[in-house]
Amino acid sequence: MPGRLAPSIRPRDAGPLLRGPHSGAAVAPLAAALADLVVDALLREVMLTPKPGLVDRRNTGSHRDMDVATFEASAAALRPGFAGFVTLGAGIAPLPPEAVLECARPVGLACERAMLAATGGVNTHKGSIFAFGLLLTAVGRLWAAGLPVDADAVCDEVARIAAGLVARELRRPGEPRTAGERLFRRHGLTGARGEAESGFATVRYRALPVLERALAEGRDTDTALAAAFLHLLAHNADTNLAARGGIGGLGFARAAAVRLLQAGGVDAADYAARLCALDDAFIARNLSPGGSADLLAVAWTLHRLPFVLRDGPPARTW
Ligand SMILES: CC(C)(COP(=O)(O)OP(=O)(O)OC[C@H]1O[C@@H](n2cnc3c(N)ncnc32)[C@H](O[C@H]2O[C@H](COP(=O)(O)OP(=O)(O)OP(=O)(O)O)[C@@H](O)[C@H]2O)[C@@H]1O)[C@@H](O)C(=O)NCCC(=O)NCCS
Ligand SMILES: Nc1ncnc2[nH]cnc12
Repeated sequence: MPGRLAPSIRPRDAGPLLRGPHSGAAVAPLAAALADLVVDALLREVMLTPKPGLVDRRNTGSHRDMDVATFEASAAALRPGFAGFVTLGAGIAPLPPEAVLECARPVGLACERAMLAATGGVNTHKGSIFAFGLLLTAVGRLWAAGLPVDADAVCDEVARIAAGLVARELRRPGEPRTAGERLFRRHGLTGARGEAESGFATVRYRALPVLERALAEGRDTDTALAAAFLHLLAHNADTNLAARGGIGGLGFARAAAVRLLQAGGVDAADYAARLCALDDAFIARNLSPGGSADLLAVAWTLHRLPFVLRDGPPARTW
């Protein structure tokens, strides 16, 4: 696995955002800055073009009910909820990790309602709400406890919060109610819950190192994000691909990504053309790697986290 290059900022060398409640700091500026960061990550993800089967600036991928504008409206509507997760996390820092999900779920469900209201009922960011709900609540807890806040610490805290989720929600008896539950029964895919329970292992050990290495090599942001996305496509067991194309659809997508990586990935001379051809192939099969899109935004957020804590929120581009 590629090595980690993520910068690590400890409370002692961080900017004002990381001075925790012990120094009398309020959580609101931190919550606002992190909500801006996540909205920025969601917008970077949707704008990244081309992305096979997904909504981007080239087309709406395998989707007929949403476009870039739908994602922009959805991301903006989620901003208050994202800040709410950080505030919640800070407020419940003394609780044991196993008590956190129950407290975060109402905020997550309110986010889902805000998303559906903003998009006219379209599911743009359900997976993102879940992933960022955990991530932001984890950051709030670490901050309030005066602990280091970096990618590793946040992923570890997410793993503690999500411990046992697959067993509790996917292994229980009764009729499966969601695509995720059905796919677990049929194929053992653990989807968004499994990724959370692993502490975002696919992001932490696959996408983030690739993203940070590409940036360290001087690649522009979109090329680095594209490189990370290809690794996610190759390694993530995305239940969205399986829900739409069956286990064969998931296998098709992963094998295609592996072939592209073997051909040099973003370094291949005809990389953009290959990716556009893959976009067309995904659309022909109605495939959409929505889970990997979510994880790309998680990777960008984890990468930028130390910088935001040190320097303040990203410049608003929306
Ligand atoms: C835990 C929940 C997320 C439960 O959801 P479900 O049982 O459905 O579980 P999953 O199948 O695992 O996936 C849910 C969404 O997560 C994304 N995802 C898929 N695979 C992965 C993965 N390996 N790692 C991480 N994330 C993954 C994915 O979301 C994206 O795709 C969605 C768009 O797809 P589309 O095909 O258009 O969707 P549909 O409308 O369903 O289908 P069509 O009709 O169009 O064909 C979009 O949402 C992306 O974000 C999966 O869809 C969760 O719902 C839950 O518990 N919620 C409660 C509230 C809450 O969030 N609480 C959290 C507090 S921290
Ligand atoms: N760009 C995108 N297109 C389709 N589904 C998505 N889910 C998250 N991001 C997406």
